This record gives sequence, C-alpha cells and structure tokens, in this order.
Amino acid sequence: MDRAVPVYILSGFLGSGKTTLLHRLLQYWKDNDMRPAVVMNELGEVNFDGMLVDKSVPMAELLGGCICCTGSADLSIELTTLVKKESPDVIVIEATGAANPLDIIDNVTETSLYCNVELKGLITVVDAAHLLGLYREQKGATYRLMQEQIRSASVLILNKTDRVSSDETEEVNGILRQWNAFAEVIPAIRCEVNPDRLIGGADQASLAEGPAKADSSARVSGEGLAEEGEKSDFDPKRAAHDHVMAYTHYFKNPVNSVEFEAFIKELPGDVYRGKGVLTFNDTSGRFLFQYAYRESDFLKITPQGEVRDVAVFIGEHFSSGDLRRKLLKLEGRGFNLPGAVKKSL
Ligand SMILES: Nc1nc2c(ncn2[C@@H]2O[C@H](COP(=O)(O)OP(=O)(O)OP(=O)(O)O)[C@@H](O)[C@H]2O)c(=O)[nH]1
Repeated sequence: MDRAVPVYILSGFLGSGKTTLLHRLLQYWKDNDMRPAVVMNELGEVNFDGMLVDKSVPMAELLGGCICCTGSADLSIELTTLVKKESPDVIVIEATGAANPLDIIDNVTETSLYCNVELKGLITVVDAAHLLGLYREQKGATYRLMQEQIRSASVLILNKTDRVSSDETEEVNGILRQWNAFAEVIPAIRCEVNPDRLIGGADQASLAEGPAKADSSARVSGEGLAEEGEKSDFDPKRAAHDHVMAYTHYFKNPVNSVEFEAFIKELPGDVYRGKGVLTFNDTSGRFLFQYAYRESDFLKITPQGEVRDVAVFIGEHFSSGDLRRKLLKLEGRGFNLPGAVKKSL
C-alpha cells in the first residue's frame, strides 16, 4: 500500500495569520520538490485567500460556512478527490477562524478509514494581542473558542508578537502553556518560523493525548471556560458558530480609496475581519484588501479569471444594514438593494 498522504490542519481565530502561514508552508514544500494540495474553507462566499495561491497548487474550496457546519461528507469528498485526482505529497486544510478544530480532526480521522490520508498535525495560530485582550476580560464565546483551538493544537504559533511588548509575549506564552502543556509554542511575526521545526513538532506531538490532558487541567483551574452565572457544560459547537456572522457586499461601482479607508477606520469593534477585492476610482489597478483588528492592508493584484468587486465582513452581532448603507453610499447607489447576510455560521 502507498504511504498515506500526510494532512495538516491550520486552525486559529479569524485574522490570526493562518493564510500567512499557509503561504510559507506551500513555498517550503515546493522548495523541497513536494506537491502540496490545499483545502480552503471560508465563512464568506468568496475565496479571497485562494486567489493568492499559486495556480499550480491543487485546491479544493468549501465556501459559505464552516466545515463543521457543512458536515463531514463535504470535507471527506474533497480529501478523497484530491488524493485520487492530484496525488499530492501533503494536504493542508485551512479552517475558518470560527471553526472548532475537534470537528475537523473527527472528519479527517474518519476519512482516513477509507482513504489513504493520515492526520499529522494541527497547527493553531494565535494572535498574541487579541488573546491577551480576551484573557484579561475572561469571557465571551470568542474567548472560549480560542481556548478550544489552542487546546486542540499539536503546535502553537504565537503570532503578531510585533503588536505586544516582550513582557506581554511572556504573559501570553504562559497562558498557552497553561491551556496546552504538550504543544510546542513558537513565537513569531508574520508566521516566520522554520517549517522543519513546525512540521517536525506537529508530527511528534500526539493529537490524541495532548489536547485531552491539557483540557482537563484547564477545566479544573476554571480558566474562564464559563462566565459567572453561565452554564458550565461548554458546547464547543454552539460556541463556535452561534455568535459569528458575515456580510458580503457586491460592488457595482468603483469607490474612492480615501473614502473607503475612512470607512474601514470607522468599522465598529464588533467587525473583526474584512477581506475583499476592489477597484478604486482614483487609482489604477485592482486591490485585495485585508482588515483584522484595526489593521488594514491593500495589495495590488491581477485576479485570474472573472472576479467581481466584493467584500466580506465577519464579526459578532454588528448591523449589516449599517455597513450596507455606508458601502452603497460610497458607490453612489441607492439604499434599497439587499446584500448577502449570513447568520450563525
Ligand atoms: N502586525 C501583524 N500583522 C500580521 C501578522 N501576521 C499576519 N498579519 C496580517 O494580519 C492579517 C490577517 O492575516 P491572515 O494570514 O490572512 O489571517 P487568517 O488567519 O488567514 O485570517 P482568516 O482567514 O480571515 O481567518 C493580514 O493583513 C496579515 O498581513 C503579524 O505577525 N503581525
């Protein structure tokens, strides 16, 4: 029998740096003459992250919801098809930021019963500043989901350390150790880590044992698993999805770049992630924009094939109507056209 195709899951909350890491890993495998394949799962209807992946990399897309919501069948079908059609040397699954990785572990291990794949590691990327903020508040569904993502990991990347002080990096490191004593913690900026160390670490760690043991210690120490007065029988599936929503806006007209940047600056705190492809009426070319926790990036791109101007905003309980009105105004359009709102992803 052929060697099983190793599978790695990339987990981490929205905007923590999973796609940044994906690009590094793909480059590393290609430099080593390996053929990687990707399963990309997005909450929105559009795979912006996939647009930047080299077309030679086989990619399966699961859009418009979490793998755990759409059911195990979809992921199993995509994995099986990739293995049969593309014969990859390795497969990476990039989960959505709202996904509970335990469900994906279940799906992959189930698939390995009838398809020649083997789950090798679960790499969770953590936004240092975001986790620290939530840890200090010790509440909220996002906080509990992050805990679950951290506990399930076989390797942890403590990313965005440029956004915290060295003392704070130490503090977050301690939190990660407390929640998951088994995974190696690798501090990083823009996920700049030695992939050998990363994949080696992921291979060595035990996916079955690590999370379960760390889990029990965190539960005993009561590290914010339940807010005061809240039921303590934590249901990760509910916590993962019930509070997250996405609004997709399809643009008909180009917008002014300065006005759009002002709009981004004024986004409510409940919108923690934005991505899109835009045409501006005051600059040439098209741009991929990224927004995560008050930081935004604009990258000039030439999309392959037909790609509409579209933006997705992801967050908790924000007013999609308000965003729509503002964006329509930027476009110089009326207010009566509905966008696509998806609740409870
Ligand atoms: N300041 C800072 N920004 C970073 C770092 N790593 C990634 N970013 C930026 O953070 C934004 C989100 O990064 P992604 O890699 O797309 O995050 P993601 O986890 O794939 O996001 P989702 O797919 O939406 O969950 C991008 O604008 C990145 O350029 C870092 O270490 N420091």
